[in-house]
Amino acid sequence: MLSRAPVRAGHIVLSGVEKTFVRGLRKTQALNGVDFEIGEGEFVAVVGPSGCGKSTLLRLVSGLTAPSAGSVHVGGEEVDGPRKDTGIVFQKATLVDWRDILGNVMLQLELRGIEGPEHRERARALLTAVGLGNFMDRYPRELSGGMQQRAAIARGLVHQPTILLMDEPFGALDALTREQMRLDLEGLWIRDRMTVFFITHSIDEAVLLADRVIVMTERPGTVDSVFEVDLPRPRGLAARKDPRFADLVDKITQIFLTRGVLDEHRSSLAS
Ligand SMILES: Nc1ncnc2c1ncn2[C@@H]1O[C@H](COP(=O)(O)OP(=O)(O)OP(=O)(O)O)[C@@H](O)[C@H]1O
Repeated sequence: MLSRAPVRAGHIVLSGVEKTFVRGLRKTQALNGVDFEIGEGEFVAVVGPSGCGKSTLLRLVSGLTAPSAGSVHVGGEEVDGPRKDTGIVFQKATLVDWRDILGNVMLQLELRGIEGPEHRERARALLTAVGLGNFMDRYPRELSGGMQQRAAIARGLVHQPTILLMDEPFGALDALTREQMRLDLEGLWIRDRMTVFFITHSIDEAVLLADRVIVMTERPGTVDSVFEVDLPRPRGLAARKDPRFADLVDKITQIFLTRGVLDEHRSSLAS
């Protein structure tokens, strides 16, 4: 059921969502009975076992995939195809190698028919905000993986999306770059307050970034639990020392231990 509150552009509602992939005789049920809402401007992270349907959820919200049953609404409208008001960042930056970094970010605008000096200025400002101010005229091959991913985040935000969908955006980065990217993303979100749907394998990252963390069950994935993260913002580096951080990470870890997704005593090295 949709809530009765006034519907806002960045408001996401999933109701009874199921997704089954069929190829020949093989059926894979990825999601089963998924219900949740994300408020406009809210930052929600999803954690769950590998293969539980997290990426599928993100693709459903983006309109790249349709549900087998149930519905996805964004801003009060049923999602029935790719949406213009959405930005997506995947684990791999996938920049085009024949354009410099500014050109890659501008491509997002050009594909939408948005062009003008103020948009070029926004692209430059975003690249500066993610630490690439001095690299706008470089080509992707001239940048490290972390720098390319920064450019991908700027590209995901340049058209001022109401909703930012992120599928393990920091998954391929080293720990230090990952921490910096988290700080940068929180800063951008506090400034622009877009709705963020963020998939991660890192419980720490989910708790450090999100207003709420959705924990998924194993496949077919559904919502296991939802945790409110009551940590002050900006969370910065200090949040790791907050006892509430450790408490939430522990609670979520316990869920995975109880469900057998994590096993403290199993070692693949044991003979
Ligand atoms: N296009 C597809 N065709 C067939 N099966 C698919 C397709 N996309 C996903 N699946 C299956 O659906 C299930 C969920 O996949 P999905 O990628 O959403 O999981 P995930 O939670 O994001 O996984 P991971 O954490 O490992 O990235 C998996 O069993 C996967 O094999």
